[in-house]
Amino acid sequence: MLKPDAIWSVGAMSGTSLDGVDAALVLTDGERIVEFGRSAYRPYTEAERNVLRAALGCWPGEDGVAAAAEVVELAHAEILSEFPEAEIVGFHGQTLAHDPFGLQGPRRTHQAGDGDILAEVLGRKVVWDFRSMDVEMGGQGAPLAPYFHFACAKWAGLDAPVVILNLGGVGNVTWLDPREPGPDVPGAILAFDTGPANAPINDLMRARLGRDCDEGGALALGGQVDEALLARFLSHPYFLRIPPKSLDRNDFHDALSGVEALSDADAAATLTACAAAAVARGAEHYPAPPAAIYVTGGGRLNQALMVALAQRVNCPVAPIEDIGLDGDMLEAQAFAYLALRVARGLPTSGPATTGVAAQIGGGRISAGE
Ligand SMILES: Nc1ncnc2c1ncn2[C@@H]1O[C@H](COP(=O)(O)OP(=O)(O)OP(=O)(O)O)[C@@H](O)[C@H]1O
Ligand SMILES: CC(=O)N[C@H]1[C@@H]2OC[C@@H](O2)[C@@H](O)[C@@H]1O[C@H](C)C(=O)O
Repeated sequence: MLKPDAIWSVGAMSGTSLDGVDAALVLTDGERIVEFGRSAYRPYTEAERNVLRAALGCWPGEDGVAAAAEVVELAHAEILSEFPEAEIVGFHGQTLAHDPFGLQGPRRTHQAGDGDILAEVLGRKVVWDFRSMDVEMGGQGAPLAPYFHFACAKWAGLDAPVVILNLGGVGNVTWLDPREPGPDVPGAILAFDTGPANAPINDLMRARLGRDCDEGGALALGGQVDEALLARFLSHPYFLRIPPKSLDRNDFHDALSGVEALSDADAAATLTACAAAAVARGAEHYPAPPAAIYVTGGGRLNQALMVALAQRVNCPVAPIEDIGLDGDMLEAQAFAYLALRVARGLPTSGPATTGVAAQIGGGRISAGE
């Protein structure tokens, strides 16, 4: 039996890895996940990827941003038109720049892609620009998946505190206690970005070997970790910051300098160790030890990263498929869920997830006719 007020929502995510757009359906009333639906992936072409890469770090109005927005809108229009059954669309867009601490100027975040255009093309309600209001209200604007992670833990019937770890371009964790009735209860949830994850590994692979990623972690598995570089990386002040806290894709670029001097395999092993060690460092902030860490995002397919992680934490580490969830589509599903929350006036973030002053439902709504 369907809950009468549950509807199909489709979410789309274009992540920091710049590989493509994921889209996925969720049947939800904005609180409970009733059912997960089908999903699709639309990779960016190499030419599109180059347009996006050229605009990384740019703010609205700067050179290259309009072209990047066009790429994002076109790819999303294509993939989202494959989901006519969805009553509402959650459109994250592509993060080009994110400066929630105001290190380069005003505190702000920038996701390319105009929801008004998409709503018109699709003829459906589109919820978008999920992060700006949170930043305006004093929050980090990220991570935003945690309220969805809480609903996933309920859906999976978990009954002990766990961590959901996303290993995308950047890493982020949600510590949550599913025994609490909702994510808004103090002590139910804590979230933050852990550090760089796949982005530096991908950048290395592209520069050295012309490949997109270290498939399976094969290169890193054959290398030696440069312990001095790892120790210097871990002395970055970000790790001492009390969460909530979030990162831009290239924030650790300088902290990883020195990798250029290493062999391909040693460089891959060292960057992989850095990503794992950053996650392990984050454990000092958890309110209580988790029963397990469930890993989502492409990094769960990197064996070197999974092994390095398991060696550094005190609990089992498993792919999120172990609790019945889809690690390739979790972020797209998150924005399907969050879209309906915004449309129904429910919060999408709060003090324990982004540090925003009070719970808010961030996101603009464009009504396509
Ligand atoms: N088989 C694999 N072996 C090794 N690494 C992989 C594999 N598959 C995916 N990855 C890594 O995962 C990345 C994609 O992960 P994902 O799609 O979760 O990132 P994203 O959503 O773009 O990033 P973010 O979550 O930071 O926004 C790839 O760029 C690659 O680095
Ligand atoms: C600003 C931004 O786009 N942040 C992303 C990025 O990718 C992973 C990590 O950094 C996370 O904070 C966030 O994405 C996920 C979907 C989130 O908001 O939960």
